[in-house]
Amino acid sequence: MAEGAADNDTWRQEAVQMQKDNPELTTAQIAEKKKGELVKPEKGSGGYSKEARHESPVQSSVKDLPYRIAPIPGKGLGLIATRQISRGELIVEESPVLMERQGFMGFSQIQEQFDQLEASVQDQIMDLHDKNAPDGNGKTLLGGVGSSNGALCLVISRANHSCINNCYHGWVDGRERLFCDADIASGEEICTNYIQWHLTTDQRQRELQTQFGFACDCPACMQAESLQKKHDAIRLKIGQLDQSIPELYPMPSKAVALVEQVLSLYEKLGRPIPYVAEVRHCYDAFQLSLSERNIPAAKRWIQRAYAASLITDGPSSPQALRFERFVKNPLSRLQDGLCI
Ligand SMILES: C[S@@+](CC[C@H](N)C(=O)[O-])C[C@H]1O[C@@H](n2cnc3c(N)ncnc32)[C@H](O)[C@@H]1O
Repeated sequence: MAEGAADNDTWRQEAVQMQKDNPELTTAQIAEKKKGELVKPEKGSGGYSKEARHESPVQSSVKDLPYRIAPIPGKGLGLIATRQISRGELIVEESPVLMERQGFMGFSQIQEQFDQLEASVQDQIMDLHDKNAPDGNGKTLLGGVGSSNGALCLVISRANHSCINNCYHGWVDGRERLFCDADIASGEEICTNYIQWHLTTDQRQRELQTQFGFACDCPACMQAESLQKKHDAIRLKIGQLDQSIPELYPMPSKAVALVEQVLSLYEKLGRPIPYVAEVRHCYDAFQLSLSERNIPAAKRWIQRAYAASLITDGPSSPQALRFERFVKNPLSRLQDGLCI
């Protein structure tokens, strides 16, 4: 083995050990700690390099990160807020390290992409939770990735689930965004939602156990039985109304009334309306109002959908830009051909 490669290997083993001993540290923090110890990698050796560390797909500047990765009792690792995070803030946006290409990501394709990654990134992928190996023994690449579909982001993959989530995630233009959906206090866990909103406690427990292999003990699942029943009924009602809205498209005013009802029901669950729900429902109401030529109402709805889309998708996203056009001129939606 060439001398440089051996040095790299030692550095790599030390870095991996440091990550194991300090699971709360991000890769970038480890790189920071080991600054100065880095050696140049052999070309194609897949070893660590200072440059590669700082070009890691994980956000590299640790100072201002609003989260840190840390062990969470009973959940493996998770994301903890390093400061107060306000509703609407973008927590992290990242590119996937592995992703589906041309609609099919078979195992051999994942392995091929994996083999081309920096060793540090490979380590982070293999460090991810594998639901088939909960104690960490016998992990496989596919188990860490979770499925042979979709894409894998290193930070957002660490977000655990809560049925009363304070953040949410989504794909925009090949990158994944994690945004704050309800104010998060410093030190609080940042949790997203893996499943549908419209399920009762029992249904959610079954789904999380079957799909993800854990029993959820989030505040929504642990609340007193009377409140749980009340909230289960609200969630079911949200689901029913959601389904009924399209059935009422021929009667736009009635459909808009249902949109208003759904939005107010979300607030009865003790948290603000999820931004994604706001985008979808307000855009529906915009189109319904437009179909009745109720322009003042259409303007109000599209302004609301636009404001929420700035959070879910970001200001330069195709969706936000399209909504911005409708805010300026609601009737331009008719020129596109209104179809509800
Ligand atoms: C996408 S990973 C989240 C990060 C993971 N905790 C880790 O250490 O890499 C999903 C896995 O995390 C665990 N998990 C997520 N939310 C949880 C929760 N609320 N309670 C217990 N385990 C949870 C489950 O094992 C689940 O299959």
